[in-house]
Amino acid sequence: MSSSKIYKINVPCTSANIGPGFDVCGIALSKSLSLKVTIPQKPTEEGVLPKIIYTGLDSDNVPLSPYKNLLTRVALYVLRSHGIQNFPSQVIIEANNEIPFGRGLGSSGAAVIAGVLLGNLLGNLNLNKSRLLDFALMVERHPDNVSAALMGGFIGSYLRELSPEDMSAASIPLAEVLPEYPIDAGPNWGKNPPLPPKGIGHFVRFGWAKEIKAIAVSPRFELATAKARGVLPDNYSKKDLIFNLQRLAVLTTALARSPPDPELIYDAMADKVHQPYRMTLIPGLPKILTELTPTSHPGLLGICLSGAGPTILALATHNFDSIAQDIEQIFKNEGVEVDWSVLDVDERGSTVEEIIA
Ligand SMILES: Nc1ncnc2c1ncn2[C@@H]1O[C@H](COP(=O)(O)OP(=O)(O)O)[C@@H](O)[C@H]1O
Ligand SMILES: N[C@@H](CCOP(=O)(O)O)C(=O)O
Repeated sequence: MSSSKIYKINVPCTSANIGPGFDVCGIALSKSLSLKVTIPQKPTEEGVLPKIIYTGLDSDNVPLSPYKNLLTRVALYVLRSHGIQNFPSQVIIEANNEIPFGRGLGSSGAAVIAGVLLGNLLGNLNLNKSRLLDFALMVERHPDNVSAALMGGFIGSYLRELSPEDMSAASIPLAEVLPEYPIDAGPNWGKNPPLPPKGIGHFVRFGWAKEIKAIAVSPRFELATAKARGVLPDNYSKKDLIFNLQRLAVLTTALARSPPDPELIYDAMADKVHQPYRMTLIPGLPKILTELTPTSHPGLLGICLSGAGPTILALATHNFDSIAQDIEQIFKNEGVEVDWSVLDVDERGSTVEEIIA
């Protein structure tokens, strides 16, 4: 093969919600999905689909056909909505994954962002971050994980109220954004999806006190985000809404203050919008949310479900191991094995770099 350009795409994992910020807040953390993408400058053969190679966590469970794999289907959505029918020929995508699937650490959000960045790269589209987010939101549809994965740091985000035309462009079913391509789909298969409306998602980066680290305790079972969203009610009481809004307003500033105030943060991380309804899906969650406090565990600032779960996120300034081990013990008493790690906030967000050989 003639000369190739090689790129590295790196996307961090994310913990969404942070207690009261359901579908609003997310933090990018120091585990990532990375792709090495080799693009031949003059392919020796036309129409050869990308070769996908996976290493790392959960790599045995990933489809390697570019028409079935989430990363490449998202990339193809970005390409096709720009009128580019298919992938360039003979591309090689080597993915290395550190983000466990279905544990509430934003693996699908990271895959979607990686896919959007891949489409942008393969199509030479030069989309800016706001436009990249529009494409990601057409797939993921809640902004907390994807905004934080793209931008890095501690992020708050909302979806704009769309005009009727934008609403109809944004309301196309996911099955049309990411169709089930037949394995032998040729370049002219199906109808190209429309471009998403502009500026669907808006975000702001909050401050983050440098001494705060995130302990992620992940049970060894998967909980699909779709299932954990399915148990949530459609309506909430005024009391519960006010409970969350009051805490969210305080939390976003309290986590930026150095030194952080555990008494203020602990209660500000309580939630009445998603965690109470997800208790039945995660054995041990009620105990974990009540038994570990800044008094019982000095260094602990607050504790919540990470994303849709089942991972528990504990924010702390010290005593990381003993906090993690006590959460592990509560899970063990419920017959659940876990893996845990102490993570830093990833301030860089997603990156795309050319690797010069
Ligand atoms: N790197 C990846 N490559 C391909 N598919 C992925 C990747 N990461 C996640 N997925 C898909 O997303 C699913 C998990 O999504 P989800 O239920 O939203 O959980 P999470 O909380 O990890 O985001 C996986 O089962 C897999 O189908
Ligand atoms: N706000 C969403 C976040 C889902 O995050 P994930 O990491 O579990 O995919 C929700 O709570 O449903």
